[in-house]
Amino acid sequence: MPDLYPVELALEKMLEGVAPQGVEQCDLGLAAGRILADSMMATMDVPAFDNSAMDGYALHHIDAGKALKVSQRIAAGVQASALQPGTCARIFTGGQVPPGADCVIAQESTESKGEDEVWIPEGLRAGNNIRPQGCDVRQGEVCLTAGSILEAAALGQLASQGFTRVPVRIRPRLVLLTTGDELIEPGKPLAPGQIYNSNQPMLCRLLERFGAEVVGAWHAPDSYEKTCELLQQAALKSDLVVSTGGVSVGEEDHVKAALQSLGSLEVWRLDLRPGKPLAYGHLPGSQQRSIPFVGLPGNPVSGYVGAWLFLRPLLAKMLACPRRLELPRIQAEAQFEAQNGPRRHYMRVRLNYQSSPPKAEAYLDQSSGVLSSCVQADALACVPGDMRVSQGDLLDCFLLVHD
Ligand SMILES: Nc1nc2c(c(=O)[nH]1)N[C@H]1C(S)=C(S)[C@@H](COP(=O)(O)OP(=O)(O)OC[C@H]3O[C@@H](n4cnc5c(N)ncnc54)[C@H](O)[C@@H]3O)O[C@H]1N2
Ligand code: MOO
Repeated sequence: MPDLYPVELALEKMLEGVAPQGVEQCDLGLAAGRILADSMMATMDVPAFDNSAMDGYALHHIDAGKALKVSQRIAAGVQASALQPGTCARIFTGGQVPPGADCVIAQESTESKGEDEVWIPEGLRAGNNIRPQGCDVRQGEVCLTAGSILEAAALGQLASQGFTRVPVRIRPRLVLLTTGDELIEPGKPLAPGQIYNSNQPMLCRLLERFGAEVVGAWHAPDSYEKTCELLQQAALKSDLVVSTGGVSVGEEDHVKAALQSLGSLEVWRLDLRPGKPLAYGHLPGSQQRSIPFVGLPGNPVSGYVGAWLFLRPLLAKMLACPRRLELPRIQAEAQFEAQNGPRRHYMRVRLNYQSSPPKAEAYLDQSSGVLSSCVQADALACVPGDMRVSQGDLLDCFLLVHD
């Protein structure tokens, strides 16, 4: 193993050999946030018929420039009859354009001439205010590609085709293990030296947003035997095991040793701040499966940043979702000064888009125990090792987005 793993190499190692999850059918009403497993072919044109974009009158454009008899009324949802030549039809937005009409005029551009007659001005062209059949989606074309995230617009697209069930990737089952004798669940009193377990809710939420199904959130005391036992149990009931804490070099850090005795440690110690002691390897699962394991450092910011940099792409690969493999990146001007140490630093910044390029404002205290820096941040500014950052320097910033 290299002394310190470059971030890219560590990620490459984590992603190699990761197989996509299986596929299940899901009701459209329950599919929000899921990843589409197969490309969906349109079974019909949308819209399915030429329809009006306006409340007004449908006519043939050669009949414009005179008063026309209103020969039928077409609301959205009813079938239109053929238009009698030399007349027009009262029509509403979404109404089917009747055969024989080739344009629609908005009602405010016309003049009523009694109950059944309307004055139509000149100058209309065929196609005016008509939404042609198939202008959105054509039957037989791919309307949504495999790997799409089923968010609002995609769900609407599938519903517009009449689909009720869709093939999605089975969410990776994940067990999260927090470690450390000092940790107490919120709601219980703290004894001196104890702290509340903040990593658990933070990482459960983050990992669920990245597409995992958290099937267990367990806690291990600082005991080698107990850590081994829980890691083994976790691997037997999951597709991915994540822990926090206990990956550094202290006498109470048992995760790495447990991993080495049960399975394999493949990556440890990264050229990364925060998150240097992050560990990656495999645990033996059920039916001789090898279950990927990520040991995040215990410091809350190290866990948060490590999850964004490594668990988001790892879960993206399991879910076959290319969009989530990399975080979107933009350049922003540093609105701060800093002298970096030897490790690449992912600073928590808030981007201000009032100017171009945007400005990156860094939370003052960037230490790895200060979770406030993450609460404030919408991006991670990547600062190379040993760089002296001056005001106005351009930095690559990775956006912390959930799509
Ligand atoms: N001698 C050295 N000491 C440390 C080194 C080193 O290289 N040499 N590395 C430091 C770095 S960098 C990090 S990061 C931490 C990571 O250590 P661990 O992963 O072993 O984490 P712990 O020691 O268990 O905890 C660290 C810190 O985080 C708090 N913590 C842990 N879990 C939670 C939780 N679920 N919720 C809230 N807070 C949590 C814990 O109380 C500690 O304060 O090691 C450095 N040390
Ligand atoms: O690598 Mo640690 O996460 O700086 O505190």
